[in-house]
Amino acid sequence: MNDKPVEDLGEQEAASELERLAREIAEHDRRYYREDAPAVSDAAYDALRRRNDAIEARFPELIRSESPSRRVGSEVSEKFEKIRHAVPMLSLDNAFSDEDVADFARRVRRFLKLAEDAPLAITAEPKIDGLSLSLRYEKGELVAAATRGDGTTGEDVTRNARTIDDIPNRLKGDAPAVFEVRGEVYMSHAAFAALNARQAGEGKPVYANPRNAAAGSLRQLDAGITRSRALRFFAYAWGEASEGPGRTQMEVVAAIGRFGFPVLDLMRRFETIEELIEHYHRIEEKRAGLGYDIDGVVYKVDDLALQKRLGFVSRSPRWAIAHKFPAEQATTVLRAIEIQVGRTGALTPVAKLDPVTVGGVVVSNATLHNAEEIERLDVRVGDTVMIQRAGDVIPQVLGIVADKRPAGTEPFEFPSVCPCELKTPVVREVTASGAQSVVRRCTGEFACPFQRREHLKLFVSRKAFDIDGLGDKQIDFFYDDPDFRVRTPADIFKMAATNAAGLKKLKDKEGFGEVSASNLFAAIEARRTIPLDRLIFSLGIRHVGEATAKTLARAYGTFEAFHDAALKVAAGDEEAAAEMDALEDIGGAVLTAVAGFFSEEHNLRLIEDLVEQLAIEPAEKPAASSPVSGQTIVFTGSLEQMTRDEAKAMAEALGAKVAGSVSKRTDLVVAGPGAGSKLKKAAEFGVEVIDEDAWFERIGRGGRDGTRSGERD
Ligand SMILES: NC(=O)c1ccc[n+]([C@@H]2O[C@H](COP(=O)([O-])OP(=O)(O)OC[C@H]3O[C@@H](n4cnc5c(N)ncnc54)[C@H](O)[C@@H]3O)[C@@H](O)[C@H]2O)c1
Ligand SMILES: [Zn+2]
Repeated sequence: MNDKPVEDLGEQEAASELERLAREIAEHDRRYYREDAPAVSDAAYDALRRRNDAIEARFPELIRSESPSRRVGSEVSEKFEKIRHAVPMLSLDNAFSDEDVADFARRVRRFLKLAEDAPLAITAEPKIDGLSLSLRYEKGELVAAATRGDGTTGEDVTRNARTIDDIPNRLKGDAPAVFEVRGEVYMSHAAFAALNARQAGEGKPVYANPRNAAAGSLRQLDAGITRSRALRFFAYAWGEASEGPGRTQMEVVAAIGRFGFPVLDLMRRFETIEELIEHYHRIEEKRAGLGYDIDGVVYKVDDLALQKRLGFVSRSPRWAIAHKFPAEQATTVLRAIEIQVGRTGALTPVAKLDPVTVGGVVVSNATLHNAEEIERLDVRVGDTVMIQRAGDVIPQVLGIVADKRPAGTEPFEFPSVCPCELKTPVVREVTASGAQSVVRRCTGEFACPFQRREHLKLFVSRKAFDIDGLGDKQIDFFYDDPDFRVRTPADIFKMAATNAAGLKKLKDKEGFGEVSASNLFAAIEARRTIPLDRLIFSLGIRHVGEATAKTLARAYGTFEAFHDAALKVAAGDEEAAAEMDALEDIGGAVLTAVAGFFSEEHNLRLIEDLVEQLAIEPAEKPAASSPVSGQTIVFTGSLEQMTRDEAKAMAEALGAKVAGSVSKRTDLVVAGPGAGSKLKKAAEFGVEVIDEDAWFERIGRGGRDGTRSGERD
């Protein structure tokens, strides 16, 4: 951003800066609203907007028609069908101080030509940090759900909305014939933490904050994914209504509550600014304990007749304002810089701080990201630092207070070995473009105790060995308990094999009764037979996620063949490398990771130990001549003879591709009962649709567990 004061800008300069800001803000909006993956912090984004507003205030004649100050959100993504809003969905104007709130009330009074002391009822309620959603009910039935989009046109997320428990499919009581309920879809802190842990465990990207996670989870093409994300919803507004169920904001919201929606129980109505501000502080105090993010308090003129007279200014209603909570920043002293090691061996410097309260939460750790960041900020142990907490994400160090630096401090030296007992050297990866990555890693892999524990958690997770009753908590227990000391995947199976003795020990432990101990051991035993792709995935090789593991399994067929090829790749055998490189979706990053993994002696030992415990099911090589090979198939509706995962695995083993949505390129749709819009799409594109029975017939197989084989004969 140009930091020349706005007062010093010439008209020419102002015009070109406005143009640049419009472009830049539109790009951030696209990433934030459409991709759910912002590139900059909200504070940095807000600064761009404030700069834009300040320049426009000084040069009103330069305001562009596509100015950010006139736009809401971002254009909708082509991934979704569009829905035009009967009543636009707008943003909110912001207030940052008590004075701003008083100004708001004065503006309202002036506009309505009310005396300074005339009574004016205003409501105050929490501003939830999620994304808004409009739900259209006709004759009490939910018929459509749309995101805000650009305010005029939103994305059709009807199927996704139906998976959210807080959203009723039918309104209760006496609802108007047409009624649109509006509110916020959000994700609780607990659900957000669980989702990110799952994503990380599966090697998928994590979400920056609960708001992005909620948006990313709602805006999925596969509503099944939305269903698995534990989204919540609060109603606080409405759109088109054939009849108004009240004359004030309070009355309509109460009616929406009676229709069956969760509404904000911290919503109150007041007559004076003092009371509004008091309520704002009450909500602010509750903030840390709510279990979900709120970023301010929204004030609304209560009387709907007055709201109507007040109307809108470009992108927000004149009758409402959002009183934002102050940025959660504080200063404190940095006592130490500790290096933490993640599952993948990435070294992250963490600032150890004198405890300080930020936004109602006591903070004593903050991230410093990487060595470059420490150098850029020139943070040293002993410095007074400014920290910031945004939502539920780990607080970060923004900078130092230079004049508080004590004498004798020294620049921080980033360690060249892992803090683990192995003292393995730290390496920097080279990115695809040949640059050195800022991430430093311990090369100890499984041998590094920091990586070992996290790796065990990945190993037992759902997409890997999926051992019933063995989750993160139990891994921590077996890792730490002196009677077990589970260190490697093989140890898990060895523990279950020492059955009698191990069981006896386990039964006496807190939290394990006789039954659960034997169940757990039985569950471990049940996984001694494992499909090859799961085994490959469970090794935790960098860049080898579920899909890559499947590709490798299918390409090599047996564990021996895969192991052999991997060892050759590690030894620099060009032919083996070229063969692996040629596989679909496998490229340089996977190859480098496989080579790295299979050249570490301790990894090879670990694999050897593990394989001794297992019976590995070879992968079915795709049958080149299967009736569906090369086809793109979509499964929809509720399948009765196989789960979705099984259907997918079966089709893939036969050389088909499985897609989540129907398009021109779809060759076949297999539909179970309850299939909906995908059938319509299939008809539209002229795609063949068959049922489950026909599917089994086509691929020449009996149903699950062979139950249908009799019929086939
Ligand atoms: N980092 C980035 O790149 C980036 C990009 C775009 C936007 N943003 C951030 O997004 C925010 C701006 O987004 P915005 O334009 O959606 O506005 P907003 O989120 O500040 O306010 C408007 C929204 O508040 C929501 N809301 C929550 N509770 C409400 C209640 N009780 N009553 C009424 N509305 C309620 C509604 O969804 C409404 O659309 C800023 O915080 C900005 O920093 C960041
Ligand atoms: Zn290490």
